[in-house]
Amino acid sequence: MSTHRYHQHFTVSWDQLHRDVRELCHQLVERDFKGIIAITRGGLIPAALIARELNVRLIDTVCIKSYDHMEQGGLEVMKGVEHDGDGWLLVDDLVDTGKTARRVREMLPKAHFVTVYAKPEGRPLVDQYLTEVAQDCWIQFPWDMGVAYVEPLADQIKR
Ligand SMILES: O=P(O)(O)OC[C@H]1O[C@H](OP(=O)(O)OP(=O)(O)O)[C@H](O)[C@@H]1O
Ligand code: HPA
Ligand SMILES: [Mg+2]
Repeated sequence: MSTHRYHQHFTVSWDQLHRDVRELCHQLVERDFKGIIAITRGGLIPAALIARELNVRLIDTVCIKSYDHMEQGGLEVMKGVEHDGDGWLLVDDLVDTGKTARRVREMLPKAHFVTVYAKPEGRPLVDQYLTEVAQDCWIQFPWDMGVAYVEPLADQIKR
């Protein structure tokens, strides 16, 4: 699949991400989880923040790769877990086409699966998410960005 399915950008700052994850935690705090399983790599950061809020110290990973930047490739599972996810909280940063989520669901059918952001195609595959984003929108995460100089408007217009 190629980049032309994305026509908009939704830029998420560290601050915004932190606030969004904390808000998601309000919906999870009453539940008692055995531990958290992060889907690498994107799920690691929300998983760490959720672990802090819910006071969970047992954290495992499912290591999986499907995208090379905006290009979706074959799905490669590099590490799984040895149970069905019963009582565990499964975390990813987002669900897009749902390809990753579908595969992880097969591995961990009993886990409670949450993402911070969800696009319509993938949304039915997760139990909970915080914010819905359009299918043609690329979510730009803070770990993929840096602070850069921006030329003053007046100088841009002169060229
Ligand atoms: O719903 P899908 O279309 O499968 O896309 C969502 C997945 O894609 C991204 O991971 P990616 O494979 O880019 O790896 P990363 O987490 O290491 O960045 C994202 O973190 C999700 O895991
Ligand atoms: O919108 C996205 N943003 C970042 N990574 C992704 N992987 C799949 N979709 C996305
Ligand atoms: Mg990922």
